[in-house]
Amino acid sequence: MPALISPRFLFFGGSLRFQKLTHFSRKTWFHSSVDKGPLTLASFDIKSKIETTEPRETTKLKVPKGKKIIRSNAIKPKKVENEAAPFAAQSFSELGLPSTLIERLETEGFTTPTDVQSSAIPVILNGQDVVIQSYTGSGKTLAYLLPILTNVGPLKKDCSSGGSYRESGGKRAEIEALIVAPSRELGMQIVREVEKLLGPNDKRAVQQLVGGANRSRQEEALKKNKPVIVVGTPGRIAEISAAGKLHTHDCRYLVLDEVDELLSFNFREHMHRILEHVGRKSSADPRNPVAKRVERQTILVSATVPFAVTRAARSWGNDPLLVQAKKVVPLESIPQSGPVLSKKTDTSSPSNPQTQPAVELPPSLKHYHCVTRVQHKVDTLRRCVHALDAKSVIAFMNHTRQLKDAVFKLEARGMVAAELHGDLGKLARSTTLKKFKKGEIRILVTNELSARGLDVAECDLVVNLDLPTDTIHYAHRAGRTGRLGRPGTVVSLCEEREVFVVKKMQKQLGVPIPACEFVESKLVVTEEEKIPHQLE
Ligand SMILES: Nc1ncnc2c1ncn2[C@@H]1O[C@H](COP(=O)(O)OP(=O)(O)OP(=O)(O)O)[C@@H](O)[C@H]1O
Repeated sequence: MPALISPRFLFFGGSLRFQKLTHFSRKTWFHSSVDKGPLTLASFDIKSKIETTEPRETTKLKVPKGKKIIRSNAIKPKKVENEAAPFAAQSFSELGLPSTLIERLETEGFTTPTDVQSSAIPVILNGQDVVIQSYTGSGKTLAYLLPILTNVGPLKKDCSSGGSYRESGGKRAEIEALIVAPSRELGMQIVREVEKLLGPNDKRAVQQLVGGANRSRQEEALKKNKPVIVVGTPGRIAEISAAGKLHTHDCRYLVLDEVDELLSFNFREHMHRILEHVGRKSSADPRNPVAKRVERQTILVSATVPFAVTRAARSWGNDPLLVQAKKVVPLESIPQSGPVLSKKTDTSSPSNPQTQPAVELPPSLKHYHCVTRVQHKVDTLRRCVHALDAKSVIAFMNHTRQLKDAVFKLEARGMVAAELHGDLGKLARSTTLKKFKKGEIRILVTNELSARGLDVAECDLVVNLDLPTDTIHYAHRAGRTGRLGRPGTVVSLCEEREVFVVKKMQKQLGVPIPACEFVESKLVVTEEEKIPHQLE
């Protein structure tokens, strides 16, 4: 039976209680077609209408005995306003970014900041330590990259063209910003985002130090290219730093992306080294020469911020602020004992200090569960994909050894599927991911490795072939679809005896996860969707 608390939070002593969602749309009930192509405010067009569906008429479907159709997606679409687009009305130039960077953003099709970017950029530019929390796919990566690039590297303010952008004049490989991510895939994705902004001529200002790649080549590249920004995984960064080949004492920025994952037991030793060395200089105090001054700005980032993170932020940072999509509050105002809302807490009051959600889901997502026997799960997945006409699907399982078998069964049923997990070689992992992003693989069968940070805009369906261990894992898995306000569907397959776990999760997450079935290639909702405050 899946436990509802992850062991890593037990280790760090964090408490997991969860808040109700403030963004909750009951209007958009069904899966709808996903907008393809590059997403900009113009292409997204908040004011224009997008297609979602509402019940109007039910078509005749063969429904199993004793089941009642509440809704089915055999219903004609109706146009409604999109409430989910996470854009604030400001432009990037209003946020104090240099013109060089704004030009690069425009070239890459980024014209309008998202809400979390509007909140975070001025605060980080002001030198504050922050915890950035906003739901998956809301643009947290640029929220910290843009202020860093304003002060570091070739696009920085006052960097005259042709001159060196390195603080040390290029004599020594001094790193100015270190970004840590829990997986190789996420690390590489962040590197690509930085490279995109730097442009083809300045790509070498960023260097990846991820595990699984050739370490001596990474060390040579550090020596030769003298990057100012390094992005990597904890183990590889700590190894190269311990070997004396990565100098981070002058580092001005330390970013921990997916910080709650980085706090897990597995990363403990490496994270300890990183936190002890980055931006720490020997004390000038002759009475205490071993003491170190911390001269870095610490930026912690995740969609999920349990108490363990706020506690860590307080001890690592200097008066850190909690930055959310439309709100910035001192972390000190969050109660010590547990930051999340209780059921009876008033979420509407902005002065309420307990307004920090531990888990927030993208408002554009629809959630369902489907009861099925273990041996029928893969077939139910196939029927689910057909019923929703999903083009790009991520299916999560809890145990790596089962992935191959699921892929084999899907392929036997004529579906293009592939497995992705940490036991595969570096090349196999990146080839599979590339193919999935290009649309050459329809169903990616994977484990927790792909739950964090993976950004595939086209992913329109997430299926939990096994239930996640807790609501934090649910949120990160679910967040692989519905990126940046796009519609997305999450279907959890479970056995009858696990339904109580789904009920518990919907209560903790504050979103309805009604039962559904797949009948004659249609999704049929067989349970009334209850709004969060009606959930017992
Ligand atoms: N202002 C913007 N305009 C258009 N697209 C944007 C903007 N900001 C970010 N994006 C795009 O939105 C997608 C999601 O962004 P990002 O991966 O940073 O989300 P996230 O909040 O970090 O998600 P997760 O919590 O899953 O890691 C990316 O493809 C990114 O390039």
